[in-house]
Amino acid sequence: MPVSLYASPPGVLFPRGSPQEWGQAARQPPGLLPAQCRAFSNNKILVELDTSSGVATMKFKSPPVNSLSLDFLTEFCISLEKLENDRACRGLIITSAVPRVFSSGLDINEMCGKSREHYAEFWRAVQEMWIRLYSSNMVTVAAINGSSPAGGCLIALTCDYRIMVENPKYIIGLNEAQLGIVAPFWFKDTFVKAVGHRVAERSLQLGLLHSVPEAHRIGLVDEVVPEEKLQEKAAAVVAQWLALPDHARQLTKSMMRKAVLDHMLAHREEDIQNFVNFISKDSIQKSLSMYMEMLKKKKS
Ligand SMILES: CC/C=C\CCC/C=C/C(=O)SCCNC(=O)CCNC(=O)[C@H](O)C(C)(C)COP(=O)(O)OP(=O)(O)OC[C@H]1O[C@@H](n2cnc3c(N)ncnc32)[C@H](O)[C@@H]1OP(=O)(O)O
Repeated sequence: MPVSLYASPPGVLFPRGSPQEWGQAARQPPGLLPAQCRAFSNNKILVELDTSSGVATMKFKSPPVNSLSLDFLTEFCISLEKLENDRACRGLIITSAVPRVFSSGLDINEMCGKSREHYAEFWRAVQEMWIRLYSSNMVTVAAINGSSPAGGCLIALTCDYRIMVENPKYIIGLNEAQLGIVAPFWFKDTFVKAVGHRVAERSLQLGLLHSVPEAHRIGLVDEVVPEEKLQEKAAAVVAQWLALPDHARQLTKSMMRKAVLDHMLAHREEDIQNFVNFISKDSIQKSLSMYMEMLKKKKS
């Protein structure tokens, strides 16, 4: 069921290069990795595939906070497509190589002071990322080793399973309302599927960022572990899910996610127009600028 890039309307995403060219320049020289390990890396994401287990680890490496810029999202989708098309890969662990942050969500700079065409291109890339991950045939586990607001939380929610590191400083949630913006229906649907309607309604209206124990209590994350156990736990979970016959697990996943995915695909263009109209409003631009100012002031 994964949606092929090539099936997308021409020119909508990934203007950069053919599949054969992806990541070639940055490929690891032979001999640096164990024989059963393949790696590819671009600027913002590192992927290592262990062909003996069939599990890839994707590490976000876009400091300072792994914000989801257009370039990041493009790399993310290309990496996903490469793995999806690789018969040696059946499972994916997504984690961060940046200390203390999994992902800070959508890059706010992509939503400020740009043209309507840019907003449309950016939003299409956000949609594409979600569609690919939500419809993936792979077992997907988010190994959340840092804070994960808004779009970062969406990536985690879109996976099959979420494991978060216990740390009193880490937060996770869909805090869009705090920025004066609105989580779109497919963010909301993904959230509701994980935590239920009542919890999602309260959390979304208040734009809550949950502590790790709270996130665990409401079902936003499935498990909490100490930092040093995260990798081991994520590998164990993927192995458990991969022990089932692929076709049975994949068809079940597809059945469980079909309604939400179909709804989004049916309203994709309308959703882009809605985003462009909303984000172009002066009042929304002002809210986002004030939020960025607040982030910078917090540091000083
Ligand atoms: C109709 C539909 C309409 C709209 C839908 C839109 C949906 C939007 C979804 C989103 O994802 S919006 C983004 C929401 N994200 C946030 O609110 C997170 C903000 N960031 C933080 O809370 C923190 O940065 C942190 C992730 C907790 C990390 O804290 P830390 O103290 O480690 O870093 P610091 O805050 O100092 O940030 C470093 C640096 O990075 C800049 N930054 C942070 N987040 C973003 C971001 N999302 N986009 C762009 N830039 C970001 C921050 O300003 C600092 O920059 P500086 O060094 O130049 O000051």
